Amino acid sequence: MTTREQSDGSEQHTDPATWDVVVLGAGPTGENLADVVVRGGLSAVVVEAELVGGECSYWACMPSKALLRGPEALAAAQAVGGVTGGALDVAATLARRDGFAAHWDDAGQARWLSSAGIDLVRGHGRLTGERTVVVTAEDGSERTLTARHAVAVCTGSTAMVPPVEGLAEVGPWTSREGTSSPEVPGRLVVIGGGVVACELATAWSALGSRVTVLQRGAGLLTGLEPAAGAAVAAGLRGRGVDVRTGVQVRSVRREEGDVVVATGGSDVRADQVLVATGRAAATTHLGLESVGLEPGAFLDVDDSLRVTGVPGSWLYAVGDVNHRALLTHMGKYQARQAGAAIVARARGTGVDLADWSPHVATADTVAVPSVVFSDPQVASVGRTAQQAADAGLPHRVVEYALGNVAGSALYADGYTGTAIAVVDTERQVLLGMTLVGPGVGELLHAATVAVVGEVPIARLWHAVPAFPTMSEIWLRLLETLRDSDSDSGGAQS
Ligand SMILES: Cc1cc2nc3c(=O)[nH]c(=O)nc-3n(C[C@H](O)[C@H](O)[C@H](O)COP(=O)(O)OP(=O)(O)OC[C@H]3O[C@@H](n4cnc5c(N)ncnc54)[C@H](O)[C@@H]3O)c2cc1C
Ligand SMILES: NC(=O)c1ccc[n+]([C@@H]2O[C@H](COP(=O)([O-])OP(=O)(O)OC[C@H]3O[C@@H](n4cnc5c(N)ncnc54)[C@H](O)[C@@H]3O)[C@@H](O)[C@H]2O)c1
Repeated sequence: MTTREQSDGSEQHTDPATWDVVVLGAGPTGENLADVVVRGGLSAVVVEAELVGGECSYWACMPSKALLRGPEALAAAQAVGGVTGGALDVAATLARRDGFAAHWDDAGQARWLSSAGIDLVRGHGRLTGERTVVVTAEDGSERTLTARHAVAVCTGSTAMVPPVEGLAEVGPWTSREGTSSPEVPGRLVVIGGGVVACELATAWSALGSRVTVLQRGAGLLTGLEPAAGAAVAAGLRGRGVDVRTGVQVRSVRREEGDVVVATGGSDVRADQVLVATGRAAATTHLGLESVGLEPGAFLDVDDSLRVTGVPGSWLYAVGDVNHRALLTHMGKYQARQAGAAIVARARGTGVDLADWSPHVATADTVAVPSVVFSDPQVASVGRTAQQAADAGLPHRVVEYALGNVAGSALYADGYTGTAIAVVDTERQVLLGMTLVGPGVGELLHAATVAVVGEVPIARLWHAVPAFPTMSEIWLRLLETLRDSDSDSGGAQS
């Protein structure tokens, strides 16, 4: 194929535009999927409407974690007796955040695509029929790309702004402004109580905002173990955040420069309002109607990430856009699995749809790891007690105070935290684990391995945690499980 490199990293093809695989969206999912199929011997082009790297690099994971890390490191140091002093430089923290967002310049990521042998076409892509995509460039010109084998929709998600009276009119922050703002608002009101709300309330309060959180649900971080949301709410309140739950936001208006949020109770006045109420599928202008799908909806897929409802094996939806697990690492995992399935189908070597095969994303349903970088952190994988009960699994819940482990006491004076393990009492394997406390994110992967590997509890006794690390929590949980088993004569809950 004849190509000519452009100054923005994209390539201009001078012959008919056909690739083995056309990928819509160059977020972490699209980039990884393209990489896997190219490594598998296929050709791939990625279409990107904004920045190569997607939401994660510029307006989500990276900038938010950069905002959170400074305050977290300072708090960790100050929690150790004998350490004195330390202060947060807000301007330097914002500048470090800008660096982690590559100053919203995707030249580096575009170069990586090129070095990986992946072609890039800049513009907005939409399906116009089977294996056909039309891309509209910024200058309005259009070109048609066709796929020999597969089109992968990796267009991600966007912030969902609920239809609250006046909300859209006040120009609210979404996660984009909430991660990229060059200024710290004096007063910030956050609508929502999920991961985005908790992390950004933590970040902006640490940077100096007076923050109010208005959550509709009964607690924060619903969907995780209730102890997690309770600990994060207590942590936020401890740093002066006004956390209100069970709140119905009725309307929003501007008054004398302030944003005024009317709830069932008292009005909340602030300089800025951040909407963190969940995500919408980025499928609105994607031409889905041309292949019989509903625009605007998340795309249903099978375990090899093939879109159900479209005949044949040519259309895949991977990452946030399929709503299976809206996390960067899970999008990249799905990309590896779907990429392998695409290569296998293209080569005619057959696709194995059995659980845990190289072609399916089984972990999506039973072992999704996630870390909420709030204060305290919440790290979880697999099923909560409620999810195990809903699935009708015989299980036992084992809980242990993380602060009672020698490694935690050394980590921070007065360390407070919790570990909750959900154990399948029939199969004697770990179904899920939740850890709440400072620094627990780095403890998570052992739990992920235990859940995915279905490591028998009897074998876990041989996985000896080093002393004195926080990982000794594993030993304490096993002891607690053993003792509760002998107390109850082995009864199951
Ligand atoms: C504030 C915040 C913090 C987060 N923090 C974390 C975290 O710490 N860890 C974590 O694992 N996850 C985190 N997430 C979630 C994470 O950002 C997403 O799961 C991840 O970005 C999804 O990747 P994706 O490739 O599927 O989609 P995206 O990253 O959304 O990328 C999709 C790409 O497709 C492009 N696109 C869309 N439509 C078209 C079209 N028609 N034509 C061409 N291009 C198109 C977009 O411009 C975009 O570049 C966070 C999310 C938010 C909002
Ligand atoms: N560290 C991480 O891994 C990380 C960080 C941020 C986001 N994410 C991902 O991004 C996704 C989106 O996060 P999110 O926090 O936007 O969504 P979410 O679905 O996690 O939470 C939305 C929250 O908003 C509340 N809400 C909804 N409508 C409301 C209203 N009108 N008034 C008040 N509250 C309302 C809901 O009760 C819910 O608690 C998550 O699924 C998460 O996986 C991950």
